[in-house]
Amino acid sequence: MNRTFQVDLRGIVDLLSHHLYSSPRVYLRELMQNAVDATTAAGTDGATIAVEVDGRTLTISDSGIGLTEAQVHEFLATIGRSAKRDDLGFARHEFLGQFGIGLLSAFLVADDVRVVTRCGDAPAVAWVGRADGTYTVGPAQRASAGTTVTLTARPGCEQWFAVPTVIELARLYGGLLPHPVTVNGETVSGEPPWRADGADGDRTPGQRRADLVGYAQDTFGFTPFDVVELSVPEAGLTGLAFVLPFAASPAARAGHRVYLKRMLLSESATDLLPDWAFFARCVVDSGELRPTASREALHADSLLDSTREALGDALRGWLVDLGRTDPARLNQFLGIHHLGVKALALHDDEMLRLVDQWWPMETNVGQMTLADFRARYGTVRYSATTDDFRQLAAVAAAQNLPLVNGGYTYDAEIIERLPALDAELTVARLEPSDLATRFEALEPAAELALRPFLLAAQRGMDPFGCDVVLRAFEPASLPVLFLVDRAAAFQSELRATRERADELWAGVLSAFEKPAEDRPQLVLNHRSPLVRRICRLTEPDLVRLAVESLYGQALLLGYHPIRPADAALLNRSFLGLLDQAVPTTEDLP
Ligand SMILES: Nc1ncnc2c1ncn2[C@@H]1O[C@H](COP(=O)(O)OP(=O)(O)OP(=O)(O)O)[C@@H](O)[C@H]1O
Repeated sequence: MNRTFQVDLRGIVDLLSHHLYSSPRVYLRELMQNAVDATTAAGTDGATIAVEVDGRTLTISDSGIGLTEAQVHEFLATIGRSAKRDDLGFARHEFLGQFGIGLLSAFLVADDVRVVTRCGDAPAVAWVGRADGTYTVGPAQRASAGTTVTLTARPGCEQWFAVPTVIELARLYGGLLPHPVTVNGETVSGEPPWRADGADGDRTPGQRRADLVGYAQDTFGFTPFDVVELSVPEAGLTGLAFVLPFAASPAARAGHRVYLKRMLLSESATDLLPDWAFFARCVVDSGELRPTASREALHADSLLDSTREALGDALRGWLVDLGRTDPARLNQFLGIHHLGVKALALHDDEMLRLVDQWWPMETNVGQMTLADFRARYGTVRYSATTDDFRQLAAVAAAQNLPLVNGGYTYDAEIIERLPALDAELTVARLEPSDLATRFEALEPAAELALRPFLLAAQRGMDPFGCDVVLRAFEPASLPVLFLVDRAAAFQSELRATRERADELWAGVLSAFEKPAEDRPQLVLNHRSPLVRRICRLTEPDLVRLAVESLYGQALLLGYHPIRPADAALLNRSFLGLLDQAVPTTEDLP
């Protein structure tokens, strides 16, 4: 025997209010939506949808298609049944509604819903549905076709019937509806500010622009850096992207204002633009994108994917155009949003070109774009970190090695990706230890003569795990360099940790420590007059003091981490030097 499902309306309303809709306020949207659809169905464009509200009772009247008594039973009293689907059950294109549940949202704020409706010349019908799941139908009086829905606030829900609240909500949801909507006689609907047709007839481009900027100020609270007009025909989408005038975190996704068929869907839709386009906030209206059942978010489907891509293309095009037509302004834009653009350049050639041509990088020959750098020096030689750059900049410059600081966020990766623009183009990472290959060794005889000094110096440096070498390099004004390559840097960190760790961990850590070959190097510059004088010292204590001082100086100069032992050394050598410099009491006059 076939039986029919029973529906517990209270259970369903509870489901809607706690799990589907984010707030009871959506009841007004659903009522407006039904009135709009009925008006559309009747073809009575221009007929006003009138909301009357007094703080406790709300009525909404339309001159739309209305319902016959049979339809009242079929559509109003059947949950999940909608007149807005075609014979195959697909949502009909011209309507906002499709799910057949919207009217139930009235029960979020009222115990019963009263509908008086008339379809054409058929007799008017009064329907009263109650939250307990029962309804009554009876005859009614109504002068012309259309529908009036009346709700009375359930005790505790009066806030949703307050006149200012209803005006605000009607404006929020229905502000761009194609049919005129009034609340207590006040019109709340109007044309989207970006519509080019009709309304634009007597607007000059300047006025139009001022209107769009004004819209951003009113709705988003900022004066946009620029306004980009959006159009994606396949999604029936038009709208605007406002470029943020302030830096936004790539992680914090901006919310966009999305209208579907000119009814507000969301003030904070997050999946409209590609992630990289975090520098823009949009307001759009689409005739084709679909809502989720709550009507508070966009349904994720392939149309949304292709729309997102098309909107991304529009913003990318805007950027590229700006570079072509107004470089100064593009520089301003990059000043605000370089992080996002650089993040994008990591996987987008167009953006990579933009950064290459327009973003000034720090180099040891002054600020310049990568494109300029390449034009002047060919190979893009770069350091991977800012610390490396600080160590290398002066030495590299003295050796005619122009060098880019790749240490800022994304810069090294961007430089490494440059060959994607042009296979001929070469980039090379410079490590501090690479410099060693450019240092000249001393004549064997000279080296031999300095051996006793070097041995003494090495003994002094052994406790610090570093090798002392003597080389000749430019600039002569730089007496010493502390060179750590990547592996050696790791080792020295390990050592520093081990010094602080307790015995058990020290044992574990020392298993990682490799002997000698990767030790950092203290490179003394034999071209430095000071170093030459130091090399002539014979008194072991003085040699030690001089070498320790040079070591401390090199650590500070290269922004190397200072371990406790290093700090003690700095202190000791500073005092030692003072002690040497200041005459002893016997010598004082
Ligand atoms: N003002 C109205 N004028 C004429 N018919 C109406 C009106 N309001 C509701 N209806 C009828 O009641 C049906 C159910 O309305 P309901 O709001 O529950 O669902 P829907 O609008 O079809 O879809 P959705 O759940 O997406 O809003 C509608 O399909 C429509 O036939």
